Amino acid sequence: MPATRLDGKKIASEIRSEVAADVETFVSGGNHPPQLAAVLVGEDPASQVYVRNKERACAKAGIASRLDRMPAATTQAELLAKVAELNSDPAVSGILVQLPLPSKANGGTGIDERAVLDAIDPIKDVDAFSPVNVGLLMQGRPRFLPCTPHGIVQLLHRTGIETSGKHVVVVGRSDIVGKPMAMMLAQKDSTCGPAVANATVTIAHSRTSNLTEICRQADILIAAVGRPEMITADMIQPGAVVIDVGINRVEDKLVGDVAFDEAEAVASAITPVPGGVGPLTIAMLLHNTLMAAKMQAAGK
Ligand SMILES: Nc1nc2c(c(=O)[nH]1)N[C@@H](CN(C=O)c1ccc(C(=O)N[C@@H](CCC(=O)O)C(=O)O)cc1)CN2
Repeated sequence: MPATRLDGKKIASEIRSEVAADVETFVSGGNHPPQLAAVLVGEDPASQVYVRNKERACAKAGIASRLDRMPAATTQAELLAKVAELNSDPAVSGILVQLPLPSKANGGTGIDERAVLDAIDPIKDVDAFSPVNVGLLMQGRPRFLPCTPHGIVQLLHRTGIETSGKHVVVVGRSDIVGKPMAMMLAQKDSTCGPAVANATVTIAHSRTSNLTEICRQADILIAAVGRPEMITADMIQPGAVVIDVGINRVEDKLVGDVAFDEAEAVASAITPVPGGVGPLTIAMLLHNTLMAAKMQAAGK
């Protein structure tokens, strides 16, 4: 029997409606609407789409947004000055700098991404990429949860997929997805979301020597390695749940990190690309922006 397709788009829409209702309650309690500030450096086509989608999602949820576009030739000092301006603007609840920043090959000036993310005020860090928020997550007392891994937690929870005692293999060790994902699933009880925790987690990556063997041990396999269709059917334990975080453009087509057609025949449940994890990233960003506004209103 082919795997159940896990509909991230539908779950994202549910979460966005929930956030919209919470925003309405927040505003009717006498607060200003939350505001998300996005900074886009350069003209990467995919980043432009993502930022536009974030603005639209904000509008639908009753969240204000502003977009600061900066040319690819922006220097690190100029970008840091922009972040400082947004940090000190009381109207701004949440700040994100769209990644990736332009490389030198794309007209960029070689900005140190880390220095920029470090500069965002942790209380406005709705991507949860700052060292303070990463540290709080590591210690099991998170403030903001990073959007993509949090979206996966919500997807697992809302589709009734249990993680406690399960072996989860995360393929990929990025700061944005792989590392926080592993940490969230390994946490005790529901520290990082509703009843999704207590997993035994293995982090694998492109240089893991026995990758197929390790992936085949997974009850839940999370592919976040950024290589088109790298996870093939032989790497999946029959009946495993497969979560595909990859978004790769191949000849004008969007494909994940999982070879979907063959994986679907082996897995019990699987996320498609598009329509799987991607839409949840933006839903959780809205959640974090409202959370930031609430914390700031409460003077935290
Ligand atoms: N500052 C950030 N930069 C980046 C993040 C991030 O969370 N914060 N994540 C990605 C890009 N991203 C959001 O920024 C993102 C990627 C994909 C999707 C999405 O909904 N994908 C759709 C397909 C859309 C398409 O046609 O391209 C899907 O998978 O169904 C949303 C957000 C890197 N940068």
